[in-house]
Amino acid sequence: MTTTPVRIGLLGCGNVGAAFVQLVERRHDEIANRHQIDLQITRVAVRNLSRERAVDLDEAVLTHDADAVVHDPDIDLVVEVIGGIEPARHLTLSALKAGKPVISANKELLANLGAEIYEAAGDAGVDILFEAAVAGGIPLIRPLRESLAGEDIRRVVGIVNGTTNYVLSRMAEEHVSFGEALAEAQELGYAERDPTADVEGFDASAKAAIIASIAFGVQVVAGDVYREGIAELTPGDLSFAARLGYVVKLLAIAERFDTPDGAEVAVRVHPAMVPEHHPLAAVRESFNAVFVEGAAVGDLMFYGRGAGGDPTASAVLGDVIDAALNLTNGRASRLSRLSEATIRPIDDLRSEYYINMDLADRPGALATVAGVFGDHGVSIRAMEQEGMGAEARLVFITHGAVESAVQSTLAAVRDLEVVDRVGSVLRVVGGDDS
Ligand SMILES: NC(=O)C1=CN([C@@H]2O[C@H](COP(=O)(O)OP(=O)(O)OC[C@H]3O[C@@H](n4cnc5c(N)ncnc54)[C@H](OP(=O)(O)O)[C@@H]3O)[C@@H](O)[C@H]2O)C=CC1
Ligand SMILES: N[C@@H](CC=O)C(=O)O
Repeated sequence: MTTTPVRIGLLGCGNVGAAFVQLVERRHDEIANRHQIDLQITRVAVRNLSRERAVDLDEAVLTHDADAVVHDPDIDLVVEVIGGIEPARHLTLSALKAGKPVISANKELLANLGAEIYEAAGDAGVDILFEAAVAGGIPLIRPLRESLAGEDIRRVVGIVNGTTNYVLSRMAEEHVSFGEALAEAQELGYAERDPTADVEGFDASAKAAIIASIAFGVQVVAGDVYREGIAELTPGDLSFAARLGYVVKLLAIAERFDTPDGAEVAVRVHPAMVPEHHPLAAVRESFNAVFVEGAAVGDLMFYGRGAGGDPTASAVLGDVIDAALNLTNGRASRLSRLSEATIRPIDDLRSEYYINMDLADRPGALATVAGVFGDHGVSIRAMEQEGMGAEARLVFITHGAVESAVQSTLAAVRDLEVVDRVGSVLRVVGGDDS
């Protein structure tokens, strides 16, 4: 059997990089047999040469000079699993300009500077592939780019961050504290180097921007995404949601609307109450799931492990094989042209809302609050009172309402003397009216 050697320069050997090295070792012969390529991890760049690693690497392979790896004439293809903007940006651009395909798991880079990176790849006529950047091991980018290239995609809704899904599952199911659950997620290799990116929704926003760009063929950057994280959620919110028949999930939602002036795109990431019978409610721990709604294809669901070394390495390896085959055949897959997007702001979007508040123990308090909702055109679908007297806590679930109307309602309610405190406000997704 004749195989073509493909020499890989690996940038980063942490959770994903080390799992990738192990996976290539395990799958090498089978890949050679099936695809006639001989994958060789020739050089590996890391920050700290003396750090203990999950894989044994020859001293001659390991270096702290990532630029030298990219510019090494003996490297055919570059895998970037360092993360962050710099030095990942200049390393990626240098590799592409040198005519080397780049496989990236770096959603932060692609969601902020994707246009520059895609243009550099197009100019050089080489691949930039990034299946691992969104939803870990789940094949999502390639189906959106290729299988659904002709589809009119209307909406994508999903759980795209494994860390926060893990934390929310552990808090809701095992009553583990937020801090403990996050520490576990870090230990398991799910979290970003700075886990604030997960907890505050930045990681999910980056992924949502990439999804929206590919699904709708428009340029959406991380800053276009409305974002709320899970740090403000309390164990009480989760247990109260459960009592009402909901599960709290951090969702990424990308929607496309046709208007007389052209298409508008809305992309948001926020915690949401999902009815417990909805398939997203059953997505637990580090698993992710993404629903794609297309005009012709109808509904599709993608489900699998969204974080962790092995699943992510699997996505990286798939891209490596694709790029290696393209390289040996003198081809590259091109990203479709991305047009400018008109972003619809969160203020104009409709949702159902869950709102909890503490009322003063006064006659007519409830009627006063309900009157304010009515005055702002926000109608109440369900209302429950928990506790009595000074302990009374009121929970409202609204019918679908526009965000700006709900925010004005809340501002007016907060000013009422009969309201001691407005607590959590969560959007309800997957109900009859959303
Ligand atoms: N973990 C996951 O589940 C997933 C991660 N990703 C993405 O994959 C990428 C990597 O994630 P992960 O493996 O978890 O991160 P880690 O922090 O575990 O690994 C990062 C690696 O990059 C190396 N590195 C950092 N800076 C430099 C530098 N300047 N030059 C050379 N090497 C450098 C580090 O070196 P050293 O080891 O010496 O510190 C480390 O080996 C990120 O973009 C992340 O968002 C995507 C999907 C899932
Ligand atoms: N930190 C990320 C890793 C995968 O992208 C997550 O938790 O989803």
